[in-house]
Amino acid sequence: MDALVTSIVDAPGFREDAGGALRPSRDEAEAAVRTLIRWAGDDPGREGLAGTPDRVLRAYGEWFGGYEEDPVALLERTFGESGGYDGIVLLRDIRFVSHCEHHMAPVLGRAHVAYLPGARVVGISKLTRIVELYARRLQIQERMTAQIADAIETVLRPRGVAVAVEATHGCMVTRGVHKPGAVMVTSRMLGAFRDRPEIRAEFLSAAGLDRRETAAGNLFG
Ligand SMILES: Nc1nc2c(ncn2[C@@H]2O[C@H](COP(=O)(O)OP(=O)(O)OP(=O)(O)O)[C@@H](O)[C@H]2O)c(=O)[nH]1
Ligand SMILES: [Zn+2]
Repeated sequence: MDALVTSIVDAPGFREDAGGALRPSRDEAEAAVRTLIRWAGDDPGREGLAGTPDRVLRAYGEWFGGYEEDPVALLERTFGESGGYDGIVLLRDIRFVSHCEHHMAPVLGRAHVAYLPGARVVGISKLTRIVELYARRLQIQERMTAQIADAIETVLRPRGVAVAVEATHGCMVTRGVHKPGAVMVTSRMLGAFRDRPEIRAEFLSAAGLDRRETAAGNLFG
């Protein structure tokens, strides 16, 4: 494994690197949920809340399952030959749910992921899996965008990678500044998408990012 690949595998966010702390037991985690219920002002012993710590932990398993997955293993299963195809491969409108690392509030969005194949192409579902892998962690949108692009660049070695993410942050809708219409847009362009304006323009057009009516809009409604 070369240094670049190692840096992705070891990137902060993997469970074993999370401050070096041992993962708490299930009992400890359930007790923490009961503490938060008491902090909210309710009684964790009442009937309706009795099963809640268990449910919350199962929900966390879904929301934060991305720490367990290995982006390199996921993307390494390529088809090999691109069959002479040398255009942009774009998968747009990949819906995701993430959580902001500041408030642990949901972030709902869409990712558009493109690459310009080199020798190898990847099964198209793997582009959705790589989005999920990084979304299902505590994130900021900027880092998630960069991680998706960097993982594809490092493993596939394509001629270019473009990732754009549009998302609505629950922490800005349901609390704080209360701004339901605000959509955060981030992108990372590598290789041909960074160096060649016409390739970048083709990506933005194919992803619908140059037309407001096809842009994601506010996913919290
Ligand atoms: N850049 C960036 N900021 C984010 C993201 N998700 C949430 N935030 C912001 O993180 C910031 C945290 O700010 P703090 O001042 O520490 O926390 P706060 O007092 O709860 O902030 P308010 O949300 O302004 O009430 C807020 O401005 C959020 O809007 C993200 O993905 N990227
Ligand atoms: Zn937040």
